[in-house]
Amino acid sequence: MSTERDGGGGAHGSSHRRNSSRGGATRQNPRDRNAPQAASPRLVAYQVLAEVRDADAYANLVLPHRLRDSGLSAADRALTTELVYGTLRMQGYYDQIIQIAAGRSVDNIDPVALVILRLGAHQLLGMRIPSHAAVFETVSLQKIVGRESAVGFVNGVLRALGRRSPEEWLAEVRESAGSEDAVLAAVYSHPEWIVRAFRASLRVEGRAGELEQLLAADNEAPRVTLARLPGGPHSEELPDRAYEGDVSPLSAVLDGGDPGEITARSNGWIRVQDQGSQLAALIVSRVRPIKEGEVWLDLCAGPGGKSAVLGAEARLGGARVVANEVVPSRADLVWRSVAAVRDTVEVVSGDGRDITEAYPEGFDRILLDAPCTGLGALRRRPEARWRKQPGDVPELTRLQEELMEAAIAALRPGGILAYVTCSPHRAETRMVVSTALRKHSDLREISAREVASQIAPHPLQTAGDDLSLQLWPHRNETDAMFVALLVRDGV
Ligand SMILES: C[S@@+](CC[C@H](N)C(=O)[O-])C[C@H]1O[C@@H](n2cnc3c(N)ncnc32)[C@H](O)[C@@H]1O
Repeated sequence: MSTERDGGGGAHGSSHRRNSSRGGATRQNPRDRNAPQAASPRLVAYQVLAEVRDADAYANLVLPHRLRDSGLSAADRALTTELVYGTLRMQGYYDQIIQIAAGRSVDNIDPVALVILRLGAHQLLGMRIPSHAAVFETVSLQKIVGRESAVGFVNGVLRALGRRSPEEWLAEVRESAGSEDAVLAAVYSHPEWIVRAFRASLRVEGRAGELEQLLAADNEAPRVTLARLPGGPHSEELPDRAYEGDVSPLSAVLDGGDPGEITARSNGWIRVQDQGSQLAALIVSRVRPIKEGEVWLDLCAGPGGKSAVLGAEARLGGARVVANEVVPSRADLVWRSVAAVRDTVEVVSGDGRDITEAYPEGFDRILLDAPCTGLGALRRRPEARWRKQPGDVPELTRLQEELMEAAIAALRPGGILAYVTCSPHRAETRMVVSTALRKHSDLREISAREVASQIAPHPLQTAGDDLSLQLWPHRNETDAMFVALLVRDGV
C-alpha cells in the first residue's frame, strides 16, 4: 500500500561522507560490547536496517524517529540517510557481489554480518568512501553489534570487495547473470519479475527501450516536492530555494533546505507530496467546472494526501468531500492530513466495498486511489521491491475490481470516476479499467491524458494510444501514477 506523506529520499553529498567516515563507531572502544554506544551514522543506519529486516518496518517511517533521537549533526544525519536508502535500494546488486567475494550464498551468511556487509558494500561501491576508512568503520560496527567470531569473515569479505573497482565489479556481475532480464535485474537491483512487468508496460507505449532509464531512476533519491493547497494563505508563493515542477501547478520542488520547517509553519497548507499524486487529485477536481453543492468521494483515502488537495479544491468551488479509509488508524492520518480544510472534508472509516450502504444517494465525483503493489513508488520506499511478490498481484487485482464495482455503484448518473494506482503494472491498471468497461455499458472512458495536459504547467511527456495517463519516474520525475477517467451516462 502506498503513502503520500512519506517524502522519503536520501540525501547525497560527498562532504558528508568524508566528515562522517571518521564519526561514531570509532569514538568508543569497539571491543567493550557492554558500554553504552554513542550514536554514529553507521550504528543508526544498522539499527534501521535491522528493524526493516526483523520487524517488517518501513525505512521512511523508522529512520526519522531514529534520527530525531540520535543527537547527530545535520551532516551525519544526511550520511545516515544515504547509508540506509542506498543500501536498501542496491541490496540485490550488493548481494551478488558479496556472494562472489565470500564464496558462498548470502543465505548462508549470518544475518547480522550480512546487513553489515551490505552497508560496507554501499560505502565502497556506491559512495566510493576510501577503502581503508570504509573497511575499518564497518568492521568496527561488526565488533559492536555482531558476533565476535564473524569479525574476521566480515573483514576478509570487505577487503576482497575493496580490491576491485566499482566498474570491475559491475562487469563481473553482468557476466555472471544469464538472460537479458537477469542482467538488468542484477545490475539495477530489482527483482526479475518487476523488470518484466515494467518492460511489458513500457512496450505498450512503444517505449521498451526506456527500461534501463526507468530502473536507474528507481535507484535515485527523488527530490523533495511540496504541494501548496489552493486557497491557502501563501499558496501562490514559492518557498525559498524551490521551483515549480513540470507536472503539477501546486508543486514546489525543493532545491535544498528542510521541508519540515516549511510544512510545520504552514498549518497544513503546504505539504510533502509527489507531483504525480497532486496531478491525480487535480484531474478529479478540474475535469469539469465544479457545480455548487456537488458531493465527492475519496474511497480509499489513507493517509490523506489526495483528500487534502480535493478538500482545498472543493472548498473553493462550493463542493464537499467524504474521505473514507478502511483502517481506522489510517483514517486518523486522513483526519490530520485535512486539518487545513476540515470544514469541507468529512472523514469516515469503513470498507469501501460497502460504501453505498452508508451513502445510498451517491456521489458526483469519485476518486478510487486503489490499494496496489506500489511498484511505481520504489524510489521512495526502498525496501518495497524486496517485499512484494508476484503472488500479491492477483490478490490485489481482485480487491481493485471489487472496489471498482463499489465505486461505480456509488456514482450518480453523469458522475465521474477516476481510477488511480501508484503502480504501472498492466494487471492493476488497464486490465481493471477494461473489465469495468466491459461489464458496464453505461460507462465510457474519457481522456485523462488530455485533462492532465490542460492542468500541467508544462507539456506532459506521455506516450502510447491509451486514453488513460501513465506517468513515469524517468520521464516525468514523478511516481509511476496511472489515472483513468470513467463517466457514467445520464444527466
Ligand atoms: C493507495 S492508498 C491511498 C493513498 C491516498 N489516496 C493518499 O493520496 O494519501 C490505498 C488506501 O486504501 C486503503 N484500503 C485498502 N482496502 C480498502 C477497502 N476495502 N476500503 C477502503 N480503503 C481500503 C488502504 O488502507 C490504503 O490506505
